[in-house]
Amino acid sequence: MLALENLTTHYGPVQALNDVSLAVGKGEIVTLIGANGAGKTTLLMSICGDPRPTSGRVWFEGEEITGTPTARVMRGGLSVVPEGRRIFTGMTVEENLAMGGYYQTREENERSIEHVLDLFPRLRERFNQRGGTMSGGEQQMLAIGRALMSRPRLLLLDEPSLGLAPIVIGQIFDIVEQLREQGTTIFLVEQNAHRALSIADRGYVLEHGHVVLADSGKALLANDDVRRAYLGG
Ligand SMILES: Nc1ncnc2c1ncn2[C@@H]1O[C@H](COP(=O)(O)OP(=O)(O)OP(=O)(O)O)[C@@H](O)[C@H]1O
Repeated sequence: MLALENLTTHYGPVQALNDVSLAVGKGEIVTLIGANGAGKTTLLMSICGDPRPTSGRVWFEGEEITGTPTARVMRGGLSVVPEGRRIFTGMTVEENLAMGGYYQTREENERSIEHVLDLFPRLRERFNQRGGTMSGGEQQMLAIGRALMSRPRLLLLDEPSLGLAPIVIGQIFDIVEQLREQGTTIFLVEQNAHRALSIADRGYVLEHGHVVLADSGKALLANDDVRRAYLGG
């Protein structure tokens, strides 16, 4: 469904990604783990064309999308939940969700909102509340809900567990698994390696912009190097 081929990305003279190749199959949860500054966010955003990769190719459902502007990529069945959520804090839940499906017809928009509210009953309870007044977990649910409004076949998630309490992280990861069961393919960037590898079919380890390990989630959880570096020994 998604393939990166020898992707390299620079910020000016700084090389943030170095010859990264990886693939995500239909119906999988694939995770990318790595330390602070390893290049995880850069990789995710390079898929969306911003920053534009210096070299290499990105394929989505067999079509090359390298460097395609984010808005166009998103309309084609791919959606992203950016790091830090970036919801519209002054807008209500309803308004935030509507922004996620802004190019849909009114009818489609209403159907998508119902779909999201079924998935996140908490958002139904908070439907008229402003995003900025909600808890971190609720805001993350809203960010995911907004990304789901366009009914993506592939969802890219950047550190959904960031800054959340363990119980809330559990709820978010349960929803990610539920999305896979409903047929959405997931590419999950995470620093919380234990949680991410526990739900992932496969995983990649990124170090200094380079993929150093690739295996099933289970095998990476049991790998001594991964345990030492990312799972606290
Ligand atoms: N806009 C930018 N301009 C210059 N350098 C950048 C920019 N964004 C990221 N970098 C650099 O690129 C490297 C990779 O950063 P990136 O944010 O992709 O890492 P990360 O793995 O997502 O880290 P974190 O988990 O802390 O978010 C870092 O060295 C970072 O300083």
